[in-house]
Amino acid sequence: MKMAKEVTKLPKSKQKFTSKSSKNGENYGEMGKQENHKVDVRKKFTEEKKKSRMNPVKVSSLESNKKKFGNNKINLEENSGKNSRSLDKNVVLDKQANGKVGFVKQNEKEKDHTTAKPLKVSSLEFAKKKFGDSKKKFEENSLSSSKESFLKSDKKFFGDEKKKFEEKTLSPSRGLFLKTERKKFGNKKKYAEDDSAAAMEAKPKKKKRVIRIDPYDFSNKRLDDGNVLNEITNRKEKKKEEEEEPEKVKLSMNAQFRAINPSPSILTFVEDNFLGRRRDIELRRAGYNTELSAPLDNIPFSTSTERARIEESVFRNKLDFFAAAKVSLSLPPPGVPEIAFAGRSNVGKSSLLNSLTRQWGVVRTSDKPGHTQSINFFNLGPKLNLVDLPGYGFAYAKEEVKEAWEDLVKEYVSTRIGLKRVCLLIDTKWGMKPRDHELIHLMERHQTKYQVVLTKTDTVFPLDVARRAMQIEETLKKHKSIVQPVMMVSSKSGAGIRCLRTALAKVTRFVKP
Ligand SMILES: Nc1nc2c(ncn2[C@@H]2O[C@H](COP(=O)(O)OP(=O)(O)OP(=O)(O)O)[C@@H](O)[C@H]2O)c(=O)[nH]1
Ligand SMILES: [Mg+2]
Repeated sequence: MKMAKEVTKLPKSKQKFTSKSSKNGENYGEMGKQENHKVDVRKKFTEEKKKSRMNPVKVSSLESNKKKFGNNKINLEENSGKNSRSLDKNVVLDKQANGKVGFVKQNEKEKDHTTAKPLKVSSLEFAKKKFGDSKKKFEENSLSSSKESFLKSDKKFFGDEKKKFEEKTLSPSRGLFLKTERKKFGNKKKYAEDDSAAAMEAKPKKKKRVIRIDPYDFSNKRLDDGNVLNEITNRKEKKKEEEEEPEKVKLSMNAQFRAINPSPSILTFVEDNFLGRRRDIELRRAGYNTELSAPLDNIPFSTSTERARIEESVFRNKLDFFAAAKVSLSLPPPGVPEIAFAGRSNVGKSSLLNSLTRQWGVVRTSDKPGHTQSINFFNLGPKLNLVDLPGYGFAYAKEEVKEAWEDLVKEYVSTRIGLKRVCLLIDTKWGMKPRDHELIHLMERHQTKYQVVLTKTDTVFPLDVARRAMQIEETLKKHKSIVQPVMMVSSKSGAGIRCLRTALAKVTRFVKP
């Protein structure tokens, strides 16, 4: 209809011309009559020719259409064939009419307008036929050529590798994000294929605003409300105290120990007996043979035959095991004076017995707490018995067994006739523990004489040995059954052993053989 309207608007000469051409050679007989207007017509034709030069875009669009429909080649050919045939027909007709090719092009232009639509429609129809009702394929086929070609080229370029394809199609920032994500999670994580989904992921999440209410902030509370303020201040103080208290205890424990000033007598004792951690060169200079397997026993140049020369005759005797008791009924009858060695498990009770007598292997020792599980009686000559007690506190033993031997120890130290002294052994490094205090109270109650002996002095610095001795002396100075001074020994190095012997030998002083 539009075309028809346009035609009506054209000048008369053109109207005639178009009407002739549109009729396709209906007016063949009138050709000779029109020769007079030939020149004018030619001019017009040349003008028209200029105007009606074929649009190259149209041609290329046809070509692209061919590419686009690929498999629709036949149809396209058919269509194009029809067109070409119709064009040819026109050419012939127009040649016959005017003998000029330019005229044909004008016609072609008109035909383009007329044939473009049916061509498209027919190609779509063909596609529909080809793919039946499968919507997908049809849609794929009918995609805009630009997008399809772009995607195809991309796929070709990257092969089927999804990753690369994604990276290419996504924004560079998203690509970076993906790279970093992949680095993080390895290649396990799969990413959404959708660009939209990817874009959603890439969007930085909005941080939620969290308003924290300070329970102690009373800026928006009524100041004249005294209860509120009091409550708040009380709570504040309580919290502060709670926070400070454990630190105070910790600090004070440590600080208290560091603040201890040992008495000059203790300090000289530590130095004279080479107590505490010492360097080998220091011991060698003092005349100790550090290469000996047995403890040096604080005697310069001591050898294995030194036992015969022990200063206290009672400790020169042979050490003999004679009884072991797990229950009070199996305790041997009291006879000669007894010295018992009590203390926590693994504190070095059994080792001290060996060290005092210089007889290694008679009393069994172990680095496993809870090795001694019965009261073991050793005879040291006719005048003295040494008693090795099981330890208390942590031990590798069943709770029931442990409880049994702890009860036995308590019974022994509180009721045993002939028990002259209990050597309460304390590890120099750790000091006194609640269980030690428990036993002390028990012995105090039953007026059992006891002497504190610091063991393993070689594990701490000499000054700390002195501090520990001073600390214990201070805490137990009001106790009545305690025998002063606090002794310090090392079964490993033999430091302080001789002094302990001297102190213990006093027990046998008034004993008649
Ligand atoms: N460094 C050092 N280690 C020691 C000393 N005395 C003993 N030991 C070690 O401490 C561990 C325990 O020694 P024991 O004599 O068996 O201790 P215990 O008190 O009899 O232990 P229980 O029988 O389990 O109650 C062993 O490995 C000893 O070698 C010492 O003076 N210095
Ligand atoms: Mg033991």
